[in-house]
Amino acid sequence: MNRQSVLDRIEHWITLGWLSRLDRAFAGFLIDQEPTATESLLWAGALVSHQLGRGEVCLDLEKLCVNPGATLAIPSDEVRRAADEEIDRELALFNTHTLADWLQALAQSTLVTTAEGNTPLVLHGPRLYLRRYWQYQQILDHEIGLRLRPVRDNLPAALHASLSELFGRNTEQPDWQKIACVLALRARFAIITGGPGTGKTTTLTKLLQLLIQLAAGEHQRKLSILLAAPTGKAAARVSESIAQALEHLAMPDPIREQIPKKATTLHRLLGSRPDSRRFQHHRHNPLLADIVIVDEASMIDLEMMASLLDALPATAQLILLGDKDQLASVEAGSVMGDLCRGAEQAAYDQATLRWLNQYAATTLPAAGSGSAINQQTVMLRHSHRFGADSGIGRLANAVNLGDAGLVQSLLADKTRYSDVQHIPLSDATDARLKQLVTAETGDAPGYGLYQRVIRQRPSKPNAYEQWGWDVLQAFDCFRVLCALRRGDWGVEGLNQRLEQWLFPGKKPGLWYPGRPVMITRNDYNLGLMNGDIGVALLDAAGKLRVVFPNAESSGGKIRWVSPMRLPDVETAFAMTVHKSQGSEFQHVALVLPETRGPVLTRELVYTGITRAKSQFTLLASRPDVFTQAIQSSIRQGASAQNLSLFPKPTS
Ligand SMILES: Nc1ncnc2c1ncn2[C@@H]1O[C@H](COP(=O)(O)OP(=O)(O)OP(=O)(O)O)[C@@H](O)[C@H]1O
Repeated sequence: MNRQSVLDRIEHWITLGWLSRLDRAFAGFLIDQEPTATESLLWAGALVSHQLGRGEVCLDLEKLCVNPGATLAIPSDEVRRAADEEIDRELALFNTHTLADWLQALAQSTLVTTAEGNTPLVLHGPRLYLRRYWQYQQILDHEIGLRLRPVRDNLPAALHASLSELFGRNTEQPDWQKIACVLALRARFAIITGGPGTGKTTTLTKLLQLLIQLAAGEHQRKLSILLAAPTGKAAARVSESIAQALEHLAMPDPIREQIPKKATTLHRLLGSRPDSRRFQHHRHNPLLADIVIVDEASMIDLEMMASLLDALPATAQLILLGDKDQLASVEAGSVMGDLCRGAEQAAYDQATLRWLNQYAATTLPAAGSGSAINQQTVMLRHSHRFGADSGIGRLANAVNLGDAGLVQSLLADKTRYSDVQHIPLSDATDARLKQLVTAETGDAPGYGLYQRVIRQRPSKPNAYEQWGWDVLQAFDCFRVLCALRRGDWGVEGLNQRLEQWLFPGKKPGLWYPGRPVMITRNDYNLGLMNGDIGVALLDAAGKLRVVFPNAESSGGKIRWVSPMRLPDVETAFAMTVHKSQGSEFQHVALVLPETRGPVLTRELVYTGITRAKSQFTLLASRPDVFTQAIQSSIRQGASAQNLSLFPKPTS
């Protein structure tokens, strides 16, 4: 096959929806740079670009040789499906290439190196990176590696006493919350991962109390502590959780004062600049911080994590909180999932076990020595939110285990687990769907409650602030979550149907009072971020405005924005599971499509279920599609980091 026929084949794959124009452009760029580029180089370049487009930071050539379809997610769920024979025929072109062939071909190119340099591509073992992403990995490796070294050999006696006081009433054994604090006191990097309600925020507030106490003893000074989350919505929720956790904790005022009460977004923390990927804070202008905490860390992509680490002063401690089992960011890199690989095993080495024995009064069984990161990672395991009789908690666990049989029996046991249900819809117009989304009252509210609050438009101007807030709260009681964007069961199709049921006669995309919208592009001038949700309402003067929660520390609870200033929005009755991360709703309805595909994974279903606070409804017409989803995990196919400190993939 010559260069032109590779480009022709790439064009054909574009018509099939398998590759994008950007992938073709990157192959073209490689020819411009190296007119003698081999066919292998062109394919490798186009495929690295394709992988980035679907959130993978590199092309794993080893996996490509074993299973090209699964490695490249070709065909994806959202494209015109080619006949099986055509898929096999097209992908067969990789059958003739062994890993050695790929590596040899790439080694011959002047556009590929294995380390520092200025080539567009970097080959690291069997993984091919765009240089920028390889550099991000280097930053992670270096900056996290630095922080993993213990900074203390012992803890002062006073801290011993505080630990006993803070955790004395915990009955859980082992006390993972205490273990998390004790490990985080040892080095400048810590990860606390756990499912919903496992006490991440509670543990964090206790940890901060200990760190503040420690600094007061060691340096007689106050700490600068910054708290952030990847999105505005997540930041608002974190602030709320911290406030709640602080209410339940007794501590001296000087310590309480140092604990940050308000989280900001990572973009704001780093100082984003319009139309630039670069932030105001970086290694030459680092953040003024002793401790930086990021909650909902599963949503951080590789580029953002590298930017954050680049902006951290060498002496600053980084604490990541989040649920490793949730979906990764939509952007490239499942950083949290990769960092937490092996967290379940608690594979602590002898030094870590001794430290825990001494300060957490815990003797854990030896579970083999994990990676350096494993030593500073703790997984909280007991949900304090979902009791033993909670269907949501049990369902989430069963999905995480990939146990399809248990999942089915939990969903079928309506007497024991009334907070979870499965409605097998017959088709896209099934009356039960309309009934569900329009429900106003009961345990499983739909959008009926939200419509009622909208109708209660106040007569007095000074009541609008509260009304706007109440509408936003009512809207957040329920959400329809989808796996896909397109099709009858995707966000686009469902939004249209739901809109017609809830606000009949409204044209898609046009403004009307009651239209909920999601911001689809960061607007730094307005301070609205991708994923923020608002609702269009008539203000006191009868003008249509969009009401958003106010993320600023000053001003009221809400803000009113003219729809004219919001070009990048979409209707938000239904949203993707990806976009729902960092949010929780009283009732969640998760809609799965009728066809199987690589997007449908255990992580997706788990994330959807754990967005629900009190009621979860599965809307899936094909049980086999649901079963396939919970039996396939992203982690199995993840392009795991291969740098020195990352845990090695188990698969
Ligand atoms: N050790 C504990 N004993 C009893 N209750 C606890 C304990 N830890 C946390 N809780 C309670 O469990 C609830 C959830 O705790 P918390 O908000 O800290 O969890 P989280 O993991 O941060 O939750 P989220 O999933 O919202 O991020 C809170 O009401 C908290 O007071």
